[in-house]
Amino acid sequence: MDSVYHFPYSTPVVRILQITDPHLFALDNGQLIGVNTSQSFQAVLDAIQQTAFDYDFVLATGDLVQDHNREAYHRFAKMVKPLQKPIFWVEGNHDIQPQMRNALAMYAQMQMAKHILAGDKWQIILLNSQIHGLPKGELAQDQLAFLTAKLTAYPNRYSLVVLHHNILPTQSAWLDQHSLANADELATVLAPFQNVKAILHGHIHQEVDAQWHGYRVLATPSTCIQFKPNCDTFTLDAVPQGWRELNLMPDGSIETIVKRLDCVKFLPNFAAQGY
Ligand SMILES: Nc1ncnc2c1ncn2[C@@H]1O[C@@H]2COP(=O)(O)O[C@H]2[C@H]1O
Ligand SMILES: [Fe+2]
Repeated sequence: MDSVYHFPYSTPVVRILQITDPHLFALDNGQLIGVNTSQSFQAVLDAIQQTAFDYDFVLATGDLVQDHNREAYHRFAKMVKPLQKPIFWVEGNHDIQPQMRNALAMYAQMQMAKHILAGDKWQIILLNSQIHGLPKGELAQDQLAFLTAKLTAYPNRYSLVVLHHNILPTQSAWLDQHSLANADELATVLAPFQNVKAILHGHIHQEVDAQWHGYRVLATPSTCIQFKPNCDTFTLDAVPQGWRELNLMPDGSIETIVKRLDCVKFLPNFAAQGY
């Protein structure tokens, strides 16, 4: 299992930037339903750099690429370089190993650790919810064991759990079939612990801030196409691409906001039935 990343300073507030589901292609002109995902991702990165938010590190919550091509991971790593902060990542259903790990490992900025000790008060646990070849997710026994081990080892730290797949339904039947299949098992694993504050994910290409078994569940817009909530058949949304800022506070609370591009420059082909 990958090693722990221990931030070498004591910070009262842990500041995190989340980017998710960029769905990049190896080729410059790669498009997902009419959106050039490289261009929309670049617009998001440019907008992030124009904000005043000074984050400590970045969480990239999966589906970094769309075309299963290792060159697309190189594209990702090169594009995020100007952020100049450590980038942690989890696998999405579209990601592919070992190409992902091997490509990202070539960049010092890209972190392989799946456990972050941040400041004195928080830990962040990153889980792989991918089932090879399927859109839906599952936390395998080794991932649940890893989660249990970290929660047990650091009972005095507040915990943020990070994965790609959604726990709660989006009320869109087409998308909800691709949720985390063993959310009940996750709830059972978390139940004995008092220190879990939130679960952060991507995958559903929409913003969520909800409660599940007493945990805050946060989801974040994609940097490319957006899915419209509460639609039983595949439906795209016209809202702009976005990202999330999080402040993990010393009292265990989380202050967070989703930000979006201030333009609707990257509109998908609304006639598409899926991908
Ligand atoms: N029309 C559709 N019906 C059901 N699933 C779809 C459809 N189009 C795409 N998908 C899958 O749904 C997934 C949702 O987000 P992903 O980007 O992970 O990848 C998507 C596809 O694997
Ligand atoms: Fe996904």
